[in-house]
Amino acid sequence: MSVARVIVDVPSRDTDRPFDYSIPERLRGWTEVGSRVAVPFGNRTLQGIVVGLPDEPEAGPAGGRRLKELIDVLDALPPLSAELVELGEWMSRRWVCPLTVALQAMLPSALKGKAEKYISLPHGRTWPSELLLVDAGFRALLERGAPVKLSYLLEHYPQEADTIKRMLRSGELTESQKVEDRLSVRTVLTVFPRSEEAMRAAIAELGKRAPKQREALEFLIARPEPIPQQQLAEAVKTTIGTVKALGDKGWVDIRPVEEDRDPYAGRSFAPTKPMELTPAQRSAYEPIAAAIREERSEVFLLHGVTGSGKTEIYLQAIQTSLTLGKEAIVLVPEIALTPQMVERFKGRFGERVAVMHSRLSNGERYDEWRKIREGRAQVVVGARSAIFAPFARIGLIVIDEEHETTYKQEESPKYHARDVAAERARLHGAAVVLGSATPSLETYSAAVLPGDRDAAAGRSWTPVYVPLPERVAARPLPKVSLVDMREELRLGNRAMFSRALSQGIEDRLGRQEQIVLLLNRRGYSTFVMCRSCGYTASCPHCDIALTYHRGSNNLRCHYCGYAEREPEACPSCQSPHIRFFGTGTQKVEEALANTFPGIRVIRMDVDTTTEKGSHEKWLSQFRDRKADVLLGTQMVAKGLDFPLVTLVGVLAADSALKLPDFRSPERTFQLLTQVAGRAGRHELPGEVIIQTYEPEHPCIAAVQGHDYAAFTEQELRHRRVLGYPPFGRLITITLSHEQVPLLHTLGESIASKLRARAASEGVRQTVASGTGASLEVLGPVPSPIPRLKDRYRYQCMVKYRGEVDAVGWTADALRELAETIKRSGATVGVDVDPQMML
Ligand SMILES: Nc1ncnc2c1ncn2[C@@H]1O[C@H](COP(=O)(O)OP(=O)(O)OP(=O)(O)O)[C@@H](O)[C@H]1O
Ligand SMILES: [Zn+2]
Ligand SMILES: [Zn+2]
Repeated sequence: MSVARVIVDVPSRDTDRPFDYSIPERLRGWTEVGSRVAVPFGNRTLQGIVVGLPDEPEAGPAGGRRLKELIDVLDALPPLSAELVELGEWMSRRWVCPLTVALQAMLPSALKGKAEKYISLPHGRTWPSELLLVDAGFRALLERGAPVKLSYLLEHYPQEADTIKRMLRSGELTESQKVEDRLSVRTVLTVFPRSEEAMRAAIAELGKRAPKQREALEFLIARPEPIPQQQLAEAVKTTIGTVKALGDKGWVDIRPVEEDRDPYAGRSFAPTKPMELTPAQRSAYEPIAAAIREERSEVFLLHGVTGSGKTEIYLQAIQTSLTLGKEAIVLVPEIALTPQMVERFKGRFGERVAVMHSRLSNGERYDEWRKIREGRAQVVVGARSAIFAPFARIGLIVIDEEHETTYKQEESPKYHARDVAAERARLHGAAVVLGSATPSLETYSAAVLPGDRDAAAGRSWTPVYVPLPERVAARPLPKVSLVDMREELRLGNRAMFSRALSQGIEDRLGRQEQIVLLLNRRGYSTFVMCRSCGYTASCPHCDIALTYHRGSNNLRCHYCGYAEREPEACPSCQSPHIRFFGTGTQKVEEALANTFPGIRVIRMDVDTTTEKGSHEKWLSQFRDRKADVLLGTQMVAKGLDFPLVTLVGVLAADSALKLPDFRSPERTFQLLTQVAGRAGRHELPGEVIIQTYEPEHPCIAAVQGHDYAAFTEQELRHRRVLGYPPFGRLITITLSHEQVPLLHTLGESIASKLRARAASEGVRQTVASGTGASLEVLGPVPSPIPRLKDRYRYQCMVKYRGEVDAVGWTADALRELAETIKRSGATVGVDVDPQMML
């Protein structure tokens, strides 16, 4: 019997188990593990993914009964491989989410609907010889040039499944679909040559007339491949009219062919050659290359100060992988997916690079994804979800700026790309390189304290520590000075810029060098407050301060989109002294213009970069010296490499230090170190000026001394005592519902189930002190965001240490309470190893 085990695409806990279906004869050749299928479910038709092809259906309630049949297979090639299905199963255990949620996260969104698929010959390819093996009817269809509907193939050519799938995998055939997209697909009129005899006959018929037509035909005889009409005309130096004439006479076939949407089309990337590695780079590169060659799934922490040449090491390691016929995945933070970064990879590997980030349209994403699957790209550079790139032989995975929070997905599946990378690498025998100037404390402690049982708890990988302590060519790290803003005020300077920073800007303007200014806005406010009574405007649905938007002059909620007009008087005390507070980048821009007349400023923040391509526009203007200052939020801190930047200024360095998140100092240290690293990366020496209200804070002091080790040592000591990550680990369970009492009861049931489990397994219930396994449950308490979209939110926090399967226990507790939860109408979300405590 032919059975498909299917996970249906309903993201709930009670359908989170496989269901068995029988595979009808006609679909047998098309059904694989990873196939997307349509199945009957109750009285509905649902989509699902095949996760197994067992010999026999599972005995169980449905055991004796006849299985229902699969209705349809939705793609010619399964969009997921067996390896990705296995990875999804691991993710669903690791982050306590339904399997379908993990599997869907791996698919480009274009593949989520039920769009008709078409099979065709990719343009610009010769007729594959294997076509001769397939049924003549199918071949004739393809040769007529029209894409063939997959449903038609499924019905009429079930026996050709294997051949067609093999040709799709090797890129000899291509599978496509219409994608609802704001970018429409471009088509190109393409000339398809006929057989050589036919064209020779045409030449004979022409005789001495129309020499250009003859030349075009000869060109096609010499190079019998489809060619865009325009290109053919150019190749034989003639007009489109001449080429059209060939088509009109029926000597060649001319028809529109879909073109790949290429987000980087028309942009040329200057080719680069590998640089001679410095001795330090070489000793970092060697062990990585060895792991790739020996197919050892080893994880490396490449800890290199800013400008130490990490990227060049990535490039050469990728080359090593490609030389062995293997593929490479490079993850960079979303924010760093600027042309500068993409350029470095495209410049080295050209067409073999696919790029994936959230600013691509659905269609562009789908095209890049197909490029990978059909073997036309061997390197992908992308944001978090590029970790699921459908490669089959991965040799290397690079995660640049591995400490970045964007690698953690904040909605379900709440995975961390770093852990997924380690697991995927294990399945492929691939090396992983985690690169950073300021590694996360989790990765760092796992690398340098490998024997520490507490630090290693629950992590299946131990990174090899590879330091790069100096900049390339012994360029010095920039000098960092701190300015105490309280002192400035005491001396009567109320301006936004300290005297030192003003002087620094003045000097650079005089020397025609460039300046990067960072406004650390996290935790900084753009809210509206009444100066008379202290009233602040907050969202009536979410209990979150509303944010002021200058453009539209209104106040908006970032969570639910609620908007209201800016009030003219305080709603609470009627005072007119209600106003917009805090320093936004716009204010800094105004202050710059007032203080330094004629200064040219590029401002980069969420407001100026919403438009597609705006990032790139600003950065290339800055590079072309069309501005003196690049001013912005976090996005100016990462990955930029401009030779003329000799001054970096930081406004409000400590604004985020006090946020009630235990990682606040770590994040501040990382951000300031990153931005400081933008200065003096080339011949000109750099300087950094940090304005702060707390120069004595150890975090700020460590930035000044470029002292990662000192900062980390102290921070780790603190975390060890309190049982925070990396020594203890956390799970937050968030419940939401319209009614508080219900949340309270439900929260209590979850908490007491976990406490009872700990007691029955003899696990200590205080985490902060002592050694060995321990677990405690905090809460239920209102969440940091106590209400969202009119639903109240409560959370329980599980804190644990040592060898305790807290994740498994949490999953068990929720499974046992599934019925109660469902009846109550509450929603439950689990976040394993949460990154954002706010
Ligand atoms: N072996 C080398 N020889 C000469 N120049 C090099 C070499 N390796 C890197 N460089 C140059 O040194 C500069 C810094 O290198 P790179 O950008 O790779 O450093 P990085 O560690 O990735 O930086 P960051 O983490 O700060 O973004 C670049 O301009 C790069 O071209
Ligand atoms: Zn008031
Ligand atoms: Zn709201």
